[in-house]
Amino acid sequence: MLKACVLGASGYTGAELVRLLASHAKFSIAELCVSQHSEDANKCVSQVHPYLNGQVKGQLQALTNSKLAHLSQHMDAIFLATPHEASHDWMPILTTGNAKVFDLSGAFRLKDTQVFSQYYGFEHRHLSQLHSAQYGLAEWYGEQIQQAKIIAVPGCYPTASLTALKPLMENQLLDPSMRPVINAVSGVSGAGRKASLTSSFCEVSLQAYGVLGHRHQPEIAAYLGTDVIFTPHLGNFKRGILATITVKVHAGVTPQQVDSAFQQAYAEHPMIRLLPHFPKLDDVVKTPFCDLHWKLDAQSGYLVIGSAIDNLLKGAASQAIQCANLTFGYNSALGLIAGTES
Ligand SMILES: NC(=O)C1=CN([C@@H]2O[C@H](COP(=O)(O)OP(=O)(O)OC[C@H]3O[C@@H](n4cnc5c(N)ncnc54)[C@H](OP(=O)(O)O)[C@@H]3O)[C@@H](O)[C@H]2O)C=CC1
Ligand SMILES: CC(=O)N[C@@H](CCC(=O)OP(=O)(O)O)C(=O)O
Repeated sequence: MLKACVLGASGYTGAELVRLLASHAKFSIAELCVSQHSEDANKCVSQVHPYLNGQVKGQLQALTNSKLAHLSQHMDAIFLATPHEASHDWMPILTTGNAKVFDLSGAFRLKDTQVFSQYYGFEHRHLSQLHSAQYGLAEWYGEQIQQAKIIAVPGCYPTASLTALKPLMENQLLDPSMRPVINAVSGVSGAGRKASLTSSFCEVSLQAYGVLGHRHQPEIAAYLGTDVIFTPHLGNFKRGILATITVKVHAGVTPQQVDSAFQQAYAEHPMIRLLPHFPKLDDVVKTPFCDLHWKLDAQSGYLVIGSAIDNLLKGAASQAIQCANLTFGYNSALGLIAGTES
């Protein structure tokens, strides 16, 4: 069995990683960690997340620098479900040994360091790790993920958006005169577990935020290869992202061309489901799938695509497991879709 640890195991994505690793045929959980002064240190993870009762027994350990060095030498896989700054600060020490590191934060997703000062609020200081990190959009960068030591697992909105848009871009169907327009609604778990006024029960309604300035805009643009207009919304539900995306395709593009772009892109990728109707959140929540559907107005060339994921799974933890499976030479769906063989 491969030895895995989760840092940030008390958070929403961390707990999902713990659940997935606990039932995975090839990984055993060796350590679960929280920050040095965490109020959850020394608690069982199932005390913090009771849905894990009867599934996982591990205790949350407080992190120290010596623990980080120990993990880098003794783990096969390190999962970081921590804030961007913590992932950024720890990456050099975590990569001194042979462990593969799967970072769910945004700290290693983009090559352009200016993005970090502009959108993340910190200067990136670990350029060699940033340079070598591989973006972990599992269906699109499988070969590169297999070779990488640091995998930057994509953000939740970028996963929903890029999965919908890349088949069109790769087939040169998009008309460059119009930027893709992405409107996406996320559940509140997207903001993490820590209490804040904006994500508290009585405050959350349905509202756009981060308009023309969200950090996922440069991430989507970087991996799509064109600028986009991205407008996230916070919805009053717990989990899931529904993105509705409008693009213009080249004059003369037919519905059959669009269908075949999606079918070819995802024929070998069971985590992406091409539906006969527009997706709905209930069908993807608590699953590792991304559901897609689209409709083209062939006369005007406007195409609308619907994309739905669970932000904590395909948008974070289950995509990290897909990447880990690829890195260690297993089927990407192992431990995620029942009946998958290694
Ligand atoms: N929620 C989502 O939908 C998605 C989140 N992500 C990214 O994944 C990462 C985790 O997100 P999420 O699970 O929502 O976050 P949470 O806030 O739910 O959890 C964060 C975890 O990190 C720990 N932590 C906080 N501060 C530090 C620190 N300074 N050093 C070490 N550990 C720390 C927390 O525990 P404690 O403070 O007790 O130590 C907790 O275990 C973030 O980078 C987020 O941007 C990516 C995709 C989707
Ligand atoms: C609803 C909500 O607040 N969502 C988060 C995105 C969560 C995510 O994907 O995170 P990272 O890119 O930070 O890893 C946000 O908009 O900041």
